[in-house]
Amino acid sequence: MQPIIAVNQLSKTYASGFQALKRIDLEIRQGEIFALLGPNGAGKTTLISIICGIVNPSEGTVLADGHDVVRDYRAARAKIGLVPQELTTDAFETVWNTVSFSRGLFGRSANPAHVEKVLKDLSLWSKKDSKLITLSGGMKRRVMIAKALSHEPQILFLDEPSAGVDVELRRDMWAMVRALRATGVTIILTTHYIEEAEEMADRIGVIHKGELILVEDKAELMNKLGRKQLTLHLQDPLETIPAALAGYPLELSADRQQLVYTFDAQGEHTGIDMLLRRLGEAGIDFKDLKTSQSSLEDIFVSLVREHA
Ligand SMILES: Nc1ncnc2c1ncn2[C@@H]1O[C@H](COP(=O)(O)OP(=O)(O)OP(=O)(O)O)[C@@H](O)[C@H]1O
Repeated sequence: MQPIIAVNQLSKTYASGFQALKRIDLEIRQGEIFALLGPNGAGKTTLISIICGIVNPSEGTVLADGHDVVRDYRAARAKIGLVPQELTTDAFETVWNTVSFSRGLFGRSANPAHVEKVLKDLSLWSKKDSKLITLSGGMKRRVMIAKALSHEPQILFLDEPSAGVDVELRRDMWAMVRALRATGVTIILTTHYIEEAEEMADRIGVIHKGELILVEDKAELMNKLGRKQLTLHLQDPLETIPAALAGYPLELSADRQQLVYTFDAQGEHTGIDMLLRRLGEAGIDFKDLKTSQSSLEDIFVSLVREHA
């Protein structure tokens, strides 16, 4: 199947001479939730601004549903809804007019039933006649999402959707994202919040200093790079790790009550059986044990460190 977005050898150098993107290649599949992760200044907003036709690329091309975002701007843009980081709305307009007008900007004929559905889905219906200036920050944010959905886009970009958002809005937003995906809409979000990518995304791209250093299925990424830990709660505290266990990747917790053993989640031999035998030989008893898997956060931190 043709990718819904195809980014080919995309570079961006700003007028200041700063190179924000370096030869990015990326294909987004229709109907997936793709999370673009990266530290501050990595180039996330630049990349999505180019795809949305707001910033011009220096080199390379982007196709959105087959339309070149520069040469065929209108057709490409009509496919895309963008929820930007910053609120850009006319403060004195009503919610209803803002969202309806936005639909018209994309050349779509009026469709009050669609606007009504969007406003209801975002719990904005009771505010439809309110002027934006009278709304809370969270409500304004909901309006931004409603605007982005007004023209029934096939691709939805959410730039840092959780920044400054309360729990309720975040929950509504993710429910909405899942419902949209179920109708075939492709969703691309940028985030610093790794838990968000971990919870929501099908695939993850990591961008660092303008380079896309990794694109991977979330589950595969966590499997491949994930490490597991076995934590043993000791019967009696240990002063130090005995010499007989020196060769093992073991750490003693600060309270000396726990031994933590780190092993490769994909490895054929975890080494746990041998470790437990050695512990027995050394006379170390434990009362409980548990295993845990490293989070996406651990993986991300080590990836970015590798490319520092
Ligand atoms: N108009 C501009 N002129 C010059 N440099 C810019 C411009 N816009 C962005 N940059 C620089 O490009 C780099 C990438 O910025 P960008 O906003 O794409 O990063 P980001 O990953 O979205 O960061 P954040 O997470 O902080 O939003 C930054 O170093 C930024 O200072």
